Amino acid sequence: MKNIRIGTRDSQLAMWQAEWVQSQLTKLYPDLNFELVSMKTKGDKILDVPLSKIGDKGLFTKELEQGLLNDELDMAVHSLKDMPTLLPPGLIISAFCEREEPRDVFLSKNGVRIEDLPSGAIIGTSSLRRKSQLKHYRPDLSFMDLRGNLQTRWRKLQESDMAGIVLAAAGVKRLGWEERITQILPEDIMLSAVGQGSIAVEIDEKRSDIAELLSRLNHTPTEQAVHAERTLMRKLEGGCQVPIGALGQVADGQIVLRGMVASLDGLRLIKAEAKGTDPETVGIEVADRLIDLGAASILAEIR
Ligand SMILES: NCc1[nH]cc(CCC(=O)O)c1CC(=O)O
Repeated sequence: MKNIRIGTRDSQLAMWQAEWVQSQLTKLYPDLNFELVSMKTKGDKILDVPLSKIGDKGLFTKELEQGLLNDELDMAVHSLKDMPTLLPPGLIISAFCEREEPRDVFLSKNGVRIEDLPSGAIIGTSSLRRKSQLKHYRPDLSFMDLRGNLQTRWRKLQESDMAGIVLAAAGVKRLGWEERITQILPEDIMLSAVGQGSIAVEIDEKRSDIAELLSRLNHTPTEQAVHAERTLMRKLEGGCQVPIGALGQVADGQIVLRGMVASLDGLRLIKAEAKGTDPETVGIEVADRLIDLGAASILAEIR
């Protein structure tokens, strides 16, 4: 029986996602054997520095990509959100799996909603996107850097005087933590990260055999939405280390894309929106509108 190697990081969320891909492929192709190969990435090893300070592209992906290029892996499963908008030469995303809930959620220690927190309450997050938007919404809150996998972040919340943490709904749901959610943050307050909620499967572009297997895992509306989001991100030259949010929603072949850029202090926050049928055009249109409204100077200050 032919053996196909699926690369993944070894965090609980990454393993859940890779096992999900493995089980989907096993159902579709019962005559093939799908093996999980787990690896640690630089992002898993450096845990005491906010991602925005490490400033490296592909922190969570590079080791797996090396595996693809060295023929140690046949495919690599990632959270799309963790993938740079430009991939290393020779690699492609072969499947964008159907997106889970894309929004962020608030996990509060005592079940207090974000609008009801007292002034000065501490929120745990290292994400510039989350911090900037929350500062804009509640300038009276405080923040504490918080990194590590989801288990670590939940444990730190319990052990500290933080009032709550903000996480992606998708990861929280995949770990079965729904009952820990205090509230889903509406996208008007907290626009999610580019690609959030979608699992991407990356391959060597020469492996048409693997691409054929994966074509059945691709979800076209998700692909269109995230294509528009990633086009916007590329045009603004943002990585996951800048306060940019974007959410594409597809209905009847129309893509509605919303984008957001904010300053680190949350004082300036710009939003723009466009709709259309071509993801690239829509992505560029929203990026251009954001630039017209001052996004370039906000981003230049941050870099
Ligand atoms: N930055 C880490 C990361 N990468 C993807 C997810 C969630 C899963 C997803 O977006 O598909 C998370 C955790 C989080 O931000 O709460």
